[in-house]
Amino acid sequence: MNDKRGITACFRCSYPGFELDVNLQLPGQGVTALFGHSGCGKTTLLRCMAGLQSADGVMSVNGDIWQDEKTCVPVHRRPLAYVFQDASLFPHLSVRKNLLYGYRRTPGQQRKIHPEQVEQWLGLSHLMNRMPDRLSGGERQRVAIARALLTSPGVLLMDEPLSALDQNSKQDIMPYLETLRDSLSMPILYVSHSAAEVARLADYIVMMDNGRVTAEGPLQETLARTDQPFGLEDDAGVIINTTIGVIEEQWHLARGDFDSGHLWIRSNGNLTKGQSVRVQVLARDISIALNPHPDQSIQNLIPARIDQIADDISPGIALTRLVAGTTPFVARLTTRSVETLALKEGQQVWMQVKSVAIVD
Ligand SMILES: Nc1ncnc2c1ncn2[C@@H]1O[C@H](COP(=O)(O)OP(=O)(O)OP(=O)(O)O)[C@@H](O)[C@H]1O
Repeated sequence: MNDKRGITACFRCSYPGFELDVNLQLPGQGVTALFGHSGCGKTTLLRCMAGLQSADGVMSVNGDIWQDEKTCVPVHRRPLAYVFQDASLFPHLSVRKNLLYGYRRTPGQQRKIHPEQVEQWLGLSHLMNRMPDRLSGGERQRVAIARALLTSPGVLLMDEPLSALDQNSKQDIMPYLETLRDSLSMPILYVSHSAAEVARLADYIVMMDNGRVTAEGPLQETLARTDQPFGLEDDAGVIINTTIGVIEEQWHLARGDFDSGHLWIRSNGNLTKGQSVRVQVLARDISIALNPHPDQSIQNLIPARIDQIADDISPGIALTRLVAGTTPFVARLTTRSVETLALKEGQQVWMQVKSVAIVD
């Protein structure tokens, strides 16, 4: 044990036709999303971290070494909790007894998370006496997460925890996951191939392709990179953490302030001043003007500097990174617009943001 914060995950392993080769230094808290298309190796990486898949490499979590040249802590001795796609609750035990199962097996001095806390974080109070077969899929998954947390792990590994749920259940469970993100001090590694889930939950993102890491970094920075093929996908865009500074009720608008500017957001009376709101601005919803035209309908007009124009990703499309103050955005422009407006890196322009979506 040393006092180094953060997670080191460095692994090489292979199956016929597939090789995983990653070397990651990840944050020691918050949600890190492992993101990529099906088959890129996300689950294999998570299983290597847990020790469920044997691989050469190094794994340490906040100074606690689980694997290196000399050490390989067996799976059952690693202080981790693993939540799978399908909640596997004990069918003959009530929710309460399911929850207490792991808690009672954790020595008293190691218990950092207690039943009342998880009950509250995951909204389980009214379900405590139910049997698992009387729970919805989303409720079952919340109980599975709560049960995992009650072993007071040093890290929570979640492998596509929402993928077995329908769209409504996914929406219902999200606020609980956000509460966990904001309440837990342990790191959460979250495997997903859903851009929407990642946008909503992650603080840090690791993008994978064919067993390799193609990009990693804080969510905002990484989504604004222009060298990623995902930048051309329809839901490509940046995530910005804002705080509501002004509400204009008569217009149903709220002003979300961020480090270096603000964005007007549609509000149905559900936003309050001081509230933190995570918003998404899609690359396809940004256009560029050389001057701040007052005679147009777009509410969000933000001064920005063109940081990078990547015009070779797709024919006719110039993925353009812009920076407003210190906040990066990415816009999908046509190469014709770039030429017509004579846009250049370093140039000051105005970003017209057509739409801002709340993701919280
Ligand atoms: N036990 C195994 N034996 C052989 N090949 C395997 C095994 N497990 C996974 N693979 C292969 O390794 C590759 C990576 O699989 P993995 O499950 O890690 O991907 P993934 O990104 O998690 O995919 P998904 O999002 O579909 O779950 C795939 O090509 C898969 O077929």
